[in-house]
Amino acid sequence: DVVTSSMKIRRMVTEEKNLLLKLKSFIDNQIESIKNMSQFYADRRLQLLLENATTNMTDLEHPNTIYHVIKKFVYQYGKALNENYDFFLKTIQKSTDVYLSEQAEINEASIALLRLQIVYNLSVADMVDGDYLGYKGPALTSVDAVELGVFALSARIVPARHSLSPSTSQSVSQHVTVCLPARHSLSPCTSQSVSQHVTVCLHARHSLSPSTSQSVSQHVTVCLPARHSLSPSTSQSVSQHVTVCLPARHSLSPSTSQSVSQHVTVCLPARHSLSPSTSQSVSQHVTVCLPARHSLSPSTSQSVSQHVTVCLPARHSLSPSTSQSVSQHVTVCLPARHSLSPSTSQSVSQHVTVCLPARHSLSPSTSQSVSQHVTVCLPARHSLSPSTSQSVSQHVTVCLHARHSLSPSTSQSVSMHVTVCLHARHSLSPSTSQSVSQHVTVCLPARHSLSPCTSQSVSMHVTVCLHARHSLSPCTSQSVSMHVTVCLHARHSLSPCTSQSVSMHVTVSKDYLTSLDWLNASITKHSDMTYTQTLLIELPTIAVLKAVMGLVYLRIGKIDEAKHLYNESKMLDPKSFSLAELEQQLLNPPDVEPVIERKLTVSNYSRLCRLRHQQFHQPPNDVRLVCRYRETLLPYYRFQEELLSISPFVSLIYKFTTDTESEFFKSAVRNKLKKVEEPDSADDSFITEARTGQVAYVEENSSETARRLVHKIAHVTYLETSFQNGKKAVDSLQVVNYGLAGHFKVHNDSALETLHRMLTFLIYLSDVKMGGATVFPQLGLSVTPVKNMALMWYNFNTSHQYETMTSHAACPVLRGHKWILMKLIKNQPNIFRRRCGLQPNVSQLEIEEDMKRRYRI
Ligand SMILES: O=C(O)CCC(=O)C(=O)O
Ligand SMILES: [Fe+2]
Repeated sequence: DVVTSSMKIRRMVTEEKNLLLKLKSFIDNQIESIKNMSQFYADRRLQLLLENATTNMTDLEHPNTIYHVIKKFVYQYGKALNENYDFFLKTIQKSTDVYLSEQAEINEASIALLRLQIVYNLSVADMVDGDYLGYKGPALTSVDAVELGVFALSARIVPARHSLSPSTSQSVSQHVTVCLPARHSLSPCTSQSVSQHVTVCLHARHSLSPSTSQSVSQHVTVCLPARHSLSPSTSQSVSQHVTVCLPARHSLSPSTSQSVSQHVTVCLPARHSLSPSTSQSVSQHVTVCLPARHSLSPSTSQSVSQHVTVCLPARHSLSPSTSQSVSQHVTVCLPARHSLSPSTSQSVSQHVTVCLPARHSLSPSTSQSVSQHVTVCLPARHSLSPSTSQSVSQHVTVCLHARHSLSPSTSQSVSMHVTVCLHARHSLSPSTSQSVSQHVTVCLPARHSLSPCTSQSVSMHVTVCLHARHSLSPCTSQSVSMHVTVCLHARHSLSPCTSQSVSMHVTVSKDYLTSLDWLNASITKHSDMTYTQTLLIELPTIAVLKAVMGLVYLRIGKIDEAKHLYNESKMLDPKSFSLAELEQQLLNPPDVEPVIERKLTVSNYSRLCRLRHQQFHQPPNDVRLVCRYRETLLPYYRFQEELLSISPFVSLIYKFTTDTESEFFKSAVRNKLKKVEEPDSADDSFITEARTGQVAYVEENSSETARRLVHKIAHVTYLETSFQNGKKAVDSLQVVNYGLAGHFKVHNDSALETLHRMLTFLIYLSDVKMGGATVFPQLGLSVTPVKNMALMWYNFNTSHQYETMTSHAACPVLRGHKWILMKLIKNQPNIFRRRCGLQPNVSQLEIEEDMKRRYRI
């Protein structure tokens, strides 16, 4: 027995020794592999590694796979990764055709997945199952879902917000793009966040009743220009804005149209010594806007036209033809008036006599005609009661002074006026009146330098006021009020902290609903976890998940749900950390934040990104949209061109480059690519979200291929492509590489008029396996990248005005990667080469022949 036992023990020891030896050699092997990463990857160990981590791994292009790879490396091979980072990136890139950005860590990978979810409108369930629009890949685990849920809670992702109609988008973006930056030289990032904000805000307007639209548009027309001594160019853009915006709205009632247009005609030019051409476009606007009017009585016509004829030209040396069209307009416009009461006439005329001359040192005769004008016009519009008239006159007297520095008593009388006046016009409830008056008291002084608390009360006012008048939803009210806060600040060079709160509001909308979706998915998946997966990360218990969901519910004001989850969580594990936090927050609930109902509102941008092939969101109905040959100076060069939009001009040219040329540009920059820095907010620590990709520049004179390409672009655009500033050519060729979820959100290439990029010429250097379209939300246009194809569009119209309709975006890459090459062609050497037409809005097609001819000379 002893012998047998000792034999048994010996055998076991030997076995154990063998096992230990095996284990040692395995460990040695691993150490060797990690020491020599090239060996490690060369024998496809990476693939094995991945296959162990997930099931049903098809390839490394699937977003879920990449997410797993990154997690794996960050959690398990962090050290090895640090030492061999470059090699890791190159291997992934080479063997899988997938490019990961250098900072590709879990946060970025999470942002990438959430961005894909948002833009492509994917459901959490589909993503967890690995189904990306029919493209199947590995499933996500419960842990992945928790991570994404928690990440969504603090996501810095711009959600696809609302679906504005094209005309609304146009006026919104025109207004914001042109007006705000123009006024105060906002930094690009501020402009961007403001414009984002406004896009959200005005959406609210879109479903407004006609009367609301009226008052909003009236506000914009009247208020914005009035505030500061605008520079001539700003005035011009404001008036342009008005020309475009107002007609785009709803059918304004005649009286609203009248007052708005009257204001614009008389006020704007008067205040700022507009250039003749601006005056002309203002008057044109009015001529176009106010068609459906009645006939004036002869005496009204006469005095009105006298006024305009005398008044405007006197002040601004309008050209005779402008004077004529303005006076014609007024002759037509102001027919349906009533007779003024004597007292109204008097107070109105008093005002004008005093105010206007004071501002602009009018000549006596001008003053007289202005006062005549006002005598006729103003009272007629509102059949004011005597007391209202009085306050109106008071108001005006005071108001104009007020623009510069109001004394407290002035503010008070102004606010009295507004209280009475608005009340009279809109039968406001007492509380609304009160807030209106509060508003004015605050608002006017505010124009110069608002303290934070003033901003706050202004925004409060607007919230209350608009809400009261038009039963706005809470979240609309909130965005409107935020808008005001932002706008007013924006005019005065935002402080970093304001910028930050603006951008937080706009871009850091914490995505509570998405977060709840992911947390729910995690609970559903929880039981599927394998033992190895639970080893990778400490798995939160269901008790913790429920407590976290409770915290999210509290943030969106759903206290009952939060309590319910608290009870459930407590039953499962009364000691969890998140539970204690939830308990505390239930006693002292946090501020409720707005919920973005993404599923109900898919933006045009999102819709266009989801289109599988190059196409229009709405079918085009312009018969001029054809395929044609585009000829160049060189007889043997003839390109197939497809016109996508006539005004603004957008077209495609197939096979613009050869495969060899495209490959040349990619390899020319491979070691020079740098992550683009286009921060979303003033806080530099934020990860850039506006544009994610890598960029490098190729000098035109650096190679024969580059020189030839730039020449070819000149020949098909009939434009000068090499703008020399001194000896240096401005704007070299730009090569951009986008990896998974790489994108560029909606923007204009001449985001500021000062950038002067007349035309964008973009060449696709690669196909994209899935996603990555270039889309024009306002034109309803989606272009699927095709290798060697060029896409071009103008950023200025044929009147050399800044074109906002060609705002565009690069949709996130869903699979594979995307390479483009861009040449931005400047206005400066082309301002005379691209002639303007005889009509203000001639199309590019109409001036094209002339451009071609001139280029040959
Ligand atoms: O990548 C694209 O499709 C568009 C890029 C773009 O608009 C830009 O870089 O300005
Ligand atoms: Fe662009």
